[in-house]
Amino acid sequence: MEDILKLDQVSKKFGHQSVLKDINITIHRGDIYGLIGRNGAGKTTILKTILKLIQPTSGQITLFGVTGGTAYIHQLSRTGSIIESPVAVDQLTAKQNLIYYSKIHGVVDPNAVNETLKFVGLDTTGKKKFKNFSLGMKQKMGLAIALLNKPDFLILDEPINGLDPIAIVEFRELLLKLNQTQQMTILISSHILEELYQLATRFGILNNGMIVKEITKQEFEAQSRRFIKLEVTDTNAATTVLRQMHCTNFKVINDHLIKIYQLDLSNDAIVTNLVSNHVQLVNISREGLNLEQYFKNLLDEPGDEHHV
Ligand SMILES: Nc1ncnc2c1ncn2[C@@H]1O[C@H](COP(=O)(O)OP(=O)(O)OP(=O)(O)O)[C@@H](O)[C@H]1O
Repeated sequence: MEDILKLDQVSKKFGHQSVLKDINITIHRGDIYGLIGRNGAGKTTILKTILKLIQPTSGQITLFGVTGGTAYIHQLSRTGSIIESPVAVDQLTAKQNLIYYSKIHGVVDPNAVNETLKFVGLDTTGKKKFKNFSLGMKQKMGLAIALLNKPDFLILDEPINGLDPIAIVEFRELLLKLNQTQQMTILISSHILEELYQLATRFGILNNGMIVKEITKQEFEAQSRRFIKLEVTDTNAATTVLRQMHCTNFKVINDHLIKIYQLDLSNDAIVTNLVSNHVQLVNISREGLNLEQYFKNLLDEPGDEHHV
């Protein structure tokens, strides 16, 4: 699988503050890579180093197989980006903005402006100027400008921040369409994890300038998302029964709660065995750990994701 982007031991200091610490990230063609992190974790700084808006203090960044120099700058023309907030000219309409930016970016395709306007759904905004756009429209404008040169790789910094639920869905559908129909690779940062979960295929979790975990959506679903929540009055007796059932993949959380990660065990089988061994059952349920909880567990309770 072709690597679109590779960060190798990238660090960045602002004065004495270490903002990025030995960041390693690999993004493959076709990935929608979700960069997750709290405010100040370093997400924007990573995106800016990729775009050469700031220089890393150390480490290596490889874009489309090219590391450093003017060749790297050349490869940047294959990217489109929105960093921090979308930038366009206040006094211009959507179409005028696209005409303006297509000249700046040297876009030669005469259909690019109208096609892009239509794609993002700004083809009916007429004479309305950018300064009077809603936040959702502004984000679409930013996306349209980023898409003008038909990039292979889209880099988006918190693009859904502040959008209402309908605008979020619209924006997500646009990105999925780009990924699915044009195989566009996307790097997107966000702290709206449930939204990112519906979009991204891989996640990098950033905390205090360090990538603490990289996980694919499939791995996340398989490893972390689901468990059987078993509430009993006597966990010692219950674990004895579980072992008799050849189940060892569980964790005793407290005196009354066991998390079972062996998901092929049926609730019926567990209940039947507990009852026949006179273990009092309070409740049994299948729980889904969402990305938000996974993220919090990873940062606050490092032991919680491990299975016994
Ligand atoms: N130019 C700069 N000079 C000094 N410090 C900076 C500079 N840019 C960023 N920082 C600091 O680096 C840290 C990471 O900032 P960054 O904007 O990358 O975080 P973030 O994860 O994108 O946060 P947010 O979600 O709030 O946008 C913060 O402590 C910030 O104050």
